[in-house]
Amino acid sequence: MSNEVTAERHRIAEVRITPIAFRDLPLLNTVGVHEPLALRAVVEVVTDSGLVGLGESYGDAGHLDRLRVAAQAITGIDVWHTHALAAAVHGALAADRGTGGHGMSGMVTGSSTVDRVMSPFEVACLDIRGKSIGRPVADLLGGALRDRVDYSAYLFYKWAGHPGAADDAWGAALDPAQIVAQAQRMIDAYGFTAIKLKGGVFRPEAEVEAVLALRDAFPDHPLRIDPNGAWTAATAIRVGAGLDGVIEYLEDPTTGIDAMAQVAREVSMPLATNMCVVAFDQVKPAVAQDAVQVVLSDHHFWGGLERSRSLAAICDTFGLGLSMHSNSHLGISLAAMTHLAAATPNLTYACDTHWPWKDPADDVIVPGALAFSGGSVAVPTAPGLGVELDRDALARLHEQYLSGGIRERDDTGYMRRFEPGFDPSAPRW
Ligand SMILES: O=C([O-])[C@@H](O)[C@@H](O)[C@H](O)[C@@H](O)C(=O)[O-]
Ligand SMILES: [Mg+2]
Repeated sequence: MSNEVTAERHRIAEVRITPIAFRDLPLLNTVGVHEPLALRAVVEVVTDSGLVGLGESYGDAGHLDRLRVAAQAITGIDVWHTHALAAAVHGALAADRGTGGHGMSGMVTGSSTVDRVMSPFEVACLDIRGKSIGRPVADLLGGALRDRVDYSAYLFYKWAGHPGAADDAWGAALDPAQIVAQAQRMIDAYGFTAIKLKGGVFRPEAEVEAVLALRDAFPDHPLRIDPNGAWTAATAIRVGAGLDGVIEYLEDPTTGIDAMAQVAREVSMPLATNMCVVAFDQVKPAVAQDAVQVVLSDHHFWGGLERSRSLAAICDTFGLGLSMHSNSHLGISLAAMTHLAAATPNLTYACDTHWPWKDPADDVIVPGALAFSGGSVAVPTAPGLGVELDRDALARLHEQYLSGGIRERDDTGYMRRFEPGFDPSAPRW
């Protein structure tokens, strides 16, 4: 009997990229307000063996162009060959000097263009690899260490509804009492056991008041606030003193590694970031200055799931904590985030997710594969990512993209329609 095993190769034969738009609510942040539609791109990688893998990414026009350029370059590559995939994407974008189209809406981002473009293709290849051997993606990342992944209640100040439209079901959240009510509603519906407040919208004192109100209402929930770099170092130090012993970490209170380091020296709680450490070359200077103590990973801009595991190992090496960042997203991303978090030993914080803010009817996956209970999502055990594309939904959300007319996320431009003098320049306070 021969020991020879012949593994079938699965080479990329075709890539489909579909821009979509899904309904979003008027969530406020330091650069403006969310528009009525959020953009994403759904990536389908098809192999010569007939397998299809899924990825999800930003939907801004500049990013879509880059995804299309990279898609041309990756045909013929074996889905098991991540290095070849990376080299092809790198080569395809070698002449690209553009900086826009990252889907972060004016928030500081020095993330790598190649890593952002690479990510959905790598996730799709992992989906195919899992399907080809009948194993979930978490198994390809070292194996799930937990059956369920915890997410946090991601609170936003928000208007009652989009201007000119009826109030939405969540209503206004513009003061501490309304923020507490929003938290209660979200926790009742999803069971979250940690809470994050998106700040940088009102005067810092008002936001501290909201966090203290949350502490009173939810004494056992770990709390965080994230003003996306809206404060000076001096303001951040003052806020840090006011929240001493109240929050588990303070996320991006100020902008840049130097200012974060200055704050870190003066406050008691860890500082977290998804703004000043968003690429591998930013880890060394941040560690050298002890500027951040927690990095929020995000496979969408760290180059995919395997690169995110490298980030996790680096964080472990340097004694940095690890959490997970989110932007507005749909189910393919939630599945990828859940597999990654399940297979990352040192991801000990509840991950961020914008999930509760989207309309449940707006998704591209067949319902049922992912569900929240007790604030967590069960890690899918079906082969690959464990989610299936709903082609009718994809067509509907693509049509919504075509008719919606939005081609770039622009929270500031949308805000200026209602407040023409709005100035998002950081630091705002
Ligand atoms: O959705 C938003 O408005 C958030 O502010 C998002 O753009 C941030 O990237 C993110 O959630 C964060 O943690 O900084
Ligand atoms: Mg953040």
